[in-house]
Amino acid sequence: MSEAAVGRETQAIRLPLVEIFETVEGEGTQAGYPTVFVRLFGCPLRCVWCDTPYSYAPAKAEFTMTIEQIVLRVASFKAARVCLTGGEPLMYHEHSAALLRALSELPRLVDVHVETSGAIDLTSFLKDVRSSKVRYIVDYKLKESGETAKMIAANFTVLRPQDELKFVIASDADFDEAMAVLDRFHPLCTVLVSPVFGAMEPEHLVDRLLKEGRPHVKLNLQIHKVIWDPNQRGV
Ligand SMILES: Nc1nc2[nH]cc(C(=O)O)c2c(=O)[nH]1
Ligand code: SF4
Ligand SMILES: [Mg+2]
Repeated sequence: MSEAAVGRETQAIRLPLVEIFETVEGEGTQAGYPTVFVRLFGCPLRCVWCDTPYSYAPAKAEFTMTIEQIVLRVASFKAARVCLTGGEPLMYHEHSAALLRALSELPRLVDVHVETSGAIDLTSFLKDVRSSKVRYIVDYKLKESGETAKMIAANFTVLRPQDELKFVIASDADFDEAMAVLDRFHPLCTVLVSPVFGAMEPEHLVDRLLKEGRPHVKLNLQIHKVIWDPNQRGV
């Protein structure tokens, strides 16, 4: 296929979206930095404690955009960081990869990170999206989520130092399982433990973490839920 044909193909793709907004990143190693959020519609999982059920059926996509339109919208904000989230933003496979490549080509951006569920094979993305700006923040869905069976084990062996592995913890049993997962995969990336909002007291999670003696596991609190109403969208 010629370059022009590839360009036309990319222009023809329309991705379903929920929202695009600028705020401060509420989670992970980049928490606090101004960040543009691109929330794609759709998710193949149904986590019990999901905080964004408006991002998949029976809700509907709010609008669709071409990759070019998404990039132009992102470029209209001032942030130097982008978070591609959902839903599951990698469920559109080669189209998701094309969006990541296009975003990473925006000169002002220094970081393009993806919030993904652990249920989409990352190996093809690592191969097809070459920019060093692109990083993956991968959830390992623990038992209380109800979605552990969908975890792709290979994802947890390919994470690089710039990536992040996040365990969202709803119970003591979830915490124990997370520690066992670490002992199984020994990931090279930053490891985060995050309490399920309203289900696990942050203080209890810190207590478990300190007793466990895991000096390189980091507590992750969702600061956007502290700053704004936890149910508010677009923040
Ligand atoms: N401020 C803010 N930070 C976030 N980090 C991850 C988010 C998400 O919904 O995936 C999110 C979000 O929705 N808002
Ligand atoms: S993967 Fe994320 S968006 Fe999908 S159901 Fe689970 S928490 Fe919700
Ligand atoms: Mg999310």
